[in-house]
Amino acid sequence: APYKALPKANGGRDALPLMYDAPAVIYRQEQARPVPQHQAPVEVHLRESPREEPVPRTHREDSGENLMTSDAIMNIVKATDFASHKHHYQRRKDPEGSPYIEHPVAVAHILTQLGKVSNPVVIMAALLHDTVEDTDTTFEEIDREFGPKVKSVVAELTDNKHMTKDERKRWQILHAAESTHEAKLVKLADKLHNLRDIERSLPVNWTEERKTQYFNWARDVVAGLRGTNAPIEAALDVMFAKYCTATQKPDFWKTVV
Ligand SMILES: Nc1nc2c(ncn2[C@@H]2O[C@H](COP(=O)(O)OP(=O)(O)O)[C@@H](OP(=O)(O)OP(=O)(O)O)[C@H]2O)c(=O)[nH]1
Repeated sequence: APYKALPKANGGRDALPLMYDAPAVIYRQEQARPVPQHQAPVEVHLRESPREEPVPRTHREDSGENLMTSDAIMNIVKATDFASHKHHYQRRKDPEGSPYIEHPVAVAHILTQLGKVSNPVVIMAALLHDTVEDTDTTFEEIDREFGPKVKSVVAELTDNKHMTKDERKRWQILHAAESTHEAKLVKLADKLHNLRDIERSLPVNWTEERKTQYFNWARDVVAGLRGTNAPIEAALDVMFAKYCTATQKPDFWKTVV
């Protein structure tokens, strides 16, 4: 994560909270006093990290019509807490075995920072999107704790466990376009984070061929989600341009009847 990689500012005093919440402030502070040679990369990193800029109200996806209430903030924090408990024992497939919770949090972060999304239902659904699929969480629980709207978006994001893996992969391609706008947003951010994660660190036992197959599959799913969020789709296009193959040869999930 970029936060961990940054050298400490302010001689270490309150460096982490500031780096997370308000990197622009650190940048100004560092400009105001001599910058030691070893800290110079911080300047470059912050300038090149538009994802860390505060989101101006006018740039939000909902143009400020859906300003967050304190209830919404409490529910988003509750969803973060709920997901972190549910995914407590789950690890990512990367060689480091990173805590799984990093994924739903990163998906929510992509939506707010890159996608400029501020609809609390979408952010909560992003945080909760793998709880039913991967843990003992039930839809009734999501309904009770977070309401029917969040539950129905999470349901759209949950793979049908009665299908085989190939069927699920194929189903995602064929039915992406039927999703609601809310679910499409989370699906786009979910794919972007998984692709970035694979680029950063190949999951254990994955070959380069499997990686290419995953990128091709993601491209085919995203084809049905287009026209939903321009910045996230542009970031996905960068990944597809780097790793997808142009071949028309059917990939394995397309051969499933
Ligand atoms: N990139 C990446 N993915 C990881 C990691 N750990 C777990 N995953 C999950 O693994 C899935 C991709 O692996 P596959 O082998 O294609 O799918 P599978 O889990 O269903 O077998 C993704 O979920 P999915 O539901 O199959 O795909 P998606 O619909 O969420 O994109 C992703 O969320 C990791 O470290 N890196």
